[in-house]
Parts: sequence; C-alpha cells; structure tokens
Amino acid sequence: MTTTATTTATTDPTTALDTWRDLPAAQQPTYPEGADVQQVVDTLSAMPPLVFAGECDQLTERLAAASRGEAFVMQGGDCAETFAYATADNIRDRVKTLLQMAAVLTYGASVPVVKIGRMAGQYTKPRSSDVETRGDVTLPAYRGDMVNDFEFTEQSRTPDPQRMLRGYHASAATLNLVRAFTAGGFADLRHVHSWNRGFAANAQYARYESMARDIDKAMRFMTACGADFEAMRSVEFYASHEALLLEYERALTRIDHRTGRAYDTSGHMVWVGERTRQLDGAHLEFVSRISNPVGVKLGPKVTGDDVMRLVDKVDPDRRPGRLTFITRMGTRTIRDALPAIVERVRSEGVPVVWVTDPMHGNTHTSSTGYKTRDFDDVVDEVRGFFEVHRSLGTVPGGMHVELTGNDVTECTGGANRIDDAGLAERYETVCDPRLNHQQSLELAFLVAQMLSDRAASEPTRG
Ligand SMILES: O=C[C@H](O)[C@H](O)COP(=O)(O)O
Ligand SMILES: C=C(OP(=O)(O)O)C(=O)O
Ligand SMILES: [Mn+2]
Repeated sequence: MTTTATTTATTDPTTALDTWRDLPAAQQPTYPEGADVQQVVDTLSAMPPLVFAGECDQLTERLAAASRGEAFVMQGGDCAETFAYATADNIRDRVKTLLQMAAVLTYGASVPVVKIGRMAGQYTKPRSSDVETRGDVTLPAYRGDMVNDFEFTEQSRTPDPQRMLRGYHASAATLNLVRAFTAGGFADLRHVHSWNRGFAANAQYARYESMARDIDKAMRFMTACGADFEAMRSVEFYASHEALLLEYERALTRIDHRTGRAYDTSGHMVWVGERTRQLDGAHLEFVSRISNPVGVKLGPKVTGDDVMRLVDKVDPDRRPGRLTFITRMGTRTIRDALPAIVERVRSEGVPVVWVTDPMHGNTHTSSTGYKTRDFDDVVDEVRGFFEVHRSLGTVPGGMHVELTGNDVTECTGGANRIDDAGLAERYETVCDPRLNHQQSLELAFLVAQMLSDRAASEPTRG
C-alpha cells in the first residue's frame, strides 16, 4: 500500500471528476436534439452503487499479486452484452465457462487465478465507423445496447439516453446472479472439476485427457490430505467493462466515505480501449481520477514513450495492481512489437500487470463474409506473449478473452473444427466474434500447458 496521496485524493475529488469534460471524448454517442441526458444522469447519480470501494481495493491487491507472478488473471466475456441475452441461463453458462477455465489455469499456473468477468456493464462499443450501410440504407453504427439497438432501423439505431438506465438495471441483475452463483455453491471446485472431466472425456478433446487426469489425481491428493473443500465452495469473482460512455461512468462514480477517494462503482475494474486512449483525451483523464484498478488496451503501434506517458497519467504513484496493460497486437506482430514496451516499463521499474488479449489483433473477414477470428491465431498470440515474457524474464500476468458459454459458431478452428461455411450455423454476436464454450475450454487447457511449462522451469515458490 502506498502512503502517498494519489491524484484521486486531491482536495476536491468531486470537481476533479469532471475535468474530462474540457477534453475531447472519442466514440461518444450523438443524441438527438432534445434528448434529456441530464435527467438520466441525475437518476443514475441517485442509484445505489453496483460494486463497493472495498471490493475494488481487494481486486487491486489481487492484481498486484499478478504483477509479481503470484497470481494469474483470467478476464473474459462477451464483446458486447445485450439486454435480451442477460438471462439466467446465459449468465450461468458464461460464469460456468470462466470457472472451468480458471480451474484448469490454476492447475497449470500453480498460483491463484483472479477471475474477472467482462460482464455486468459491457454494454457500449467503440466503432471503426460512425455509420453502417446495408444495401442503399445508411444508419448510425450500433454502439452497444446502452446507446442504441442492433436492429437495423432508423428508430432503433438512434441513440437514446434512457438506455443508460436499462444498462444499469441489466448490470445490477447480472451482478446479483453472478454473486449468487459464485457465493452459493455453484462454484464448488468439485463441481467445476467434474464439468472439466466431462469436457476432456469427449473423443475430440482426447489430447487434454492426460491433464484432466492429472488434475483428478491432484484433487484426490488434496482430499487425502484433508483439504477443506467446503471452504472452497465460493470464489471471488469481479466484474469489468470498457469505460467508454463517460456520462454513465461519471454518474456511477461515488466518493468513498472511508477514504475520501472516488470509485467508479459501475464495475470493479474498468479499462480504456485502443480507440480512446489518447493521452490528452477525456477517457484517460476520467480514469486517472478514480481509484479502481484500471486497464488500458495497447495495440501494435504503441511506443515505449507512449506507455510511459500512460503510466504517468494513470498511475503516477506506481501503485501495484492499479494499472493493467492489455496488449492486443495480433499473432503476426506480438513477437516484434511487445518486447520493446515490456522492456521499457521494466527498466522504469513500473509494477504493471501484463495481460494478453489474443482476440482484437486477429480479426478478419471470412470467405463467407463473417467477421471472425481463427482459434489457432488466438492460441499463437498467447504463445507469443509467453515467449516474449520468458525471454525478458518478466511476468505474463493473465489473459483477456471474448467468449460465451453458448455453442455459437463465430470463431473458426478448434478441435471441433468450425470452418468458414460453418460460421453461418449460429453466428449471434452483435459485435466481435467470441470463442464458444468448447473453444474457451480448449484454450484454457492449452494455456495451462504453457503455464505449467513455465512453472516447471522456475524455482519452487514458497
Ligand atoms: O470490440 C471492439 C470494437 O468495438 C470492434 O472491434 C470494432 O469493430 P468494427 O471495426 O466492426 O467497428
Ligand atoms: C473494443 C475492444 O477492444 P480494443 O479497444 O482493444 O479494440 C474490446 O475489447 O471489445
Ligand atoms: Mn471486441
């Protein structure tokens, strides 16, 4: 814990929370004339927080451990959540997928896995273009359910501030269920392990069976040693999303009465995306004033000087766990682009968490016209991430993945080979293609192997 006052604890934290308003804010909706944004903001400002400051601080501590190699981060969920898909079954299956992945990764890494959903707030999207054209009709681009609706009609695509309120309520309902699932026995390691055994028993996934058997043995060993599985029936689970729609994030920011510091209570962790991380822009200014753990996405063109300016802006006190760099370089670029920035951050002694997002640098259009990603590219970017950190002696802190618990067909590849033609079968995403349940588990087994190779080459911690 630092004893130095952070920028978030300036004399008037409330005024500091509005400094972003003087700066250019990229990727904000253009509401129609007369739309009453202020009324929605006032309503949101009076709503209860979705998360608590103490929980955010706890996540900061967990992330600090990840920056030291004493934990590994598993962050995942939809590219864009939608109100219609915020159902009990969908939420359960996503949480289940993340828990299954985390269990396998825990075995591979031999350290605790910090579980962070990309959920309960992931309702806004930055877009490459402000408009979408279908045939001879051009309408505003879909920017996430909290801004407008995916349906391709003029009315649906018109941004509506009332959708921020619906986003708040959908996030509250999601988080409520997630908290129930992760505290109420659903996350029991024995269940999670038996789900994973079921996955690996499938002939298609035979190559993962030996690891599943090893985990089985480890579970029996723990039982024999008298491990208290009852105490492991609940898990810590955190919520995160991109802090894109600044009026929403600002309206949910509260001053913590314990410390006088500001927390964005819309999620435990928020991140700033590749398209909005301008150093003199509103998004970085806003997150520099809150005390939550903050992520910043980094694409392949980022330089060492850029990342140090980011550090100075967002984490001037070098607080361990405060800043996570989520790199999304692309499998063909990561091995060339990542070393320089990791090396620079290391040489400056900054305790950031390095997380790989192997999705956003690997998007292409399939021969059948779908926005997709190939499973092998995703795996190879993670492999590249581990290789770079191994060669520099730095810590690969975690991974960030777009996934769903459903059996969609949005990314090609995986043992259950989905090809370009197969994408049409169940392509449901409203933004980027997600790994389906099986592809997500397969990725977890492959990454667990990478982690265990890494753990095996290190002296035993203890
Ligand atoms: O999720 C990330 C971005 O919003 C997305 O990749 C942008 O996609 P677009 O190029 O289709 O706008
Ligand atoms: C928009 C996203 O990513 P990026 O900012 O890295 O492009 C995302 O995570 O959905
Ligand atoms: Mn995305």
